[in-house]
Amino acid sequence: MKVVLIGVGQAGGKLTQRLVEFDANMDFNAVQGALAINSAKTDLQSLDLDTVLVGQDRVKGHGVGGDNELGAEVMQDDAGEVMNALDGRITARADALFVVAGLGGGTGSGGAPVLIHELQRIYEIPVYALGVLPGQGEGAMYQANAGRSLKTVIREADATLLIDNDAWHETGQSVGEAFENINQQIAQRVGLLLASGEAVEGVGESVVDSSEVINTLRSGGVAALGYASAGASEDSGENINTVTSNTRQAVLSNLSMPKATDADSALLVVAGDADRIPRKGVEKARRWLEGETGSLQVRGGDFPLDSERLASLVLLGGVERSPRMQEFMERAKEANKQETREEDPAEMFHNDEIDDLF
Ligand SMILES: Nc1nc2c(ncn2[C@@H]2O[C@H](COP(=O)(O)OP(=O)(O)OP(=O)(O)O)[C@@H](O)[C@H]2O)c(=O)[nH]1
Repeated sequence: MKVVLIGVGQAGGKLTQRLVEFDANMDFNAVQGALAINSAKTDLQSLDLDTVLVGQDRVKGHGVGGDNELGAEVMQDDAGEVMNALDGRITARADALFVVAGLGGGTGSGGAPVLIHELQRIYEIPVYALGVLPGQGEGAMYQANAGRSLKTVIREADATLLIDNDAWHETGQSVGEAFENINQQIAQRVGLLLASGEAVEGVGESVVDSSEVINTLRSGGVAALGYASAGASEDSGENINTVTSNTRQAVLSNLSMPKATDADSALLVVAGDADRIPRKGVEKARRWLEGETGSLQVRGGDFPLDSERLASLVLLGGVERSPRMQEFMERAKEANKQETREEDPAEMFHNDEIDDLF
């Protein structure tokens, strides 16, 4: 799938950079263009991407400090400039656009939904969001921001691929190390998904086509991505269990939204040396996926790659009813209440449960 990536905010910019690097290192050529947008000048300077600074007249290049309403406003005010910067980058060869952002901050959280809305008005190709949810340990402001942003992003985007910052958190890591690790994992998984159907050596009937990705995301709402790989034998007949166990692991313990397995649609991509991919294993894994997700729309295909390992990449569409999503929305609602209280201390003086003195 040929895509153009637009990173908004700090996390959005860093992730976009990682995705561009992964695509280039693997020689996939799925990423046709990239742009990073931010209201903080220093965040943009550390990126090796073309950039647009928004909100300069309001925040003087210093960022919006976690205020996602301001993030939305500065994106709206400078939408013309952003669209001009994108003009010519989004060519007829692009199959889809991805707006990448951390949903818990200010610029990405507020700016991404506005940008998606603007892109939808102009471009006919699907506009997807790649959004990062704050981990449980992040403060109430992040949860509340992400809740509001997510609600709007889901409404505006054709589908929203979500990454939970707690998904691949290893104990003992600093926040910076953890982010770097998560970004690397996202780049590999999403990079492989985007490249599915691209850069393929030898096209066969079983090879996955990029339209399968678009069809899997057609159910809209929230999508999640899982991945697992293992060493494989040269004899495909010996790799049946490798494919089924990779697929199980990708969904059960390596999903970008842990436990979000109740899905409307699914796509299983088996990547590796075409001669090592066992047809029987792929069929078995697909059947397992149907049972696990409860979806009758389970697509599948191979991604031939020069590798001694086999990997299962699983894209699940329409997972918003999953307990994990409900858990997050509860957390965001709670944080929203807390935020309202924190924002306006005068509110407690309007409490009917406390009587006035006279
Ligand atoms: N996975 C990942 N998450 C990140 C990274 N940097 C920040 N985040 C998350 O993104 C959210 C904060 O968003 P940022 O992108 O830093 O903020 P911003 O959009 O630049 O907004 P302002 O700084 O308020 O202008 C938090 O929930 C962080 O946990 C990163 O490199 N990787």
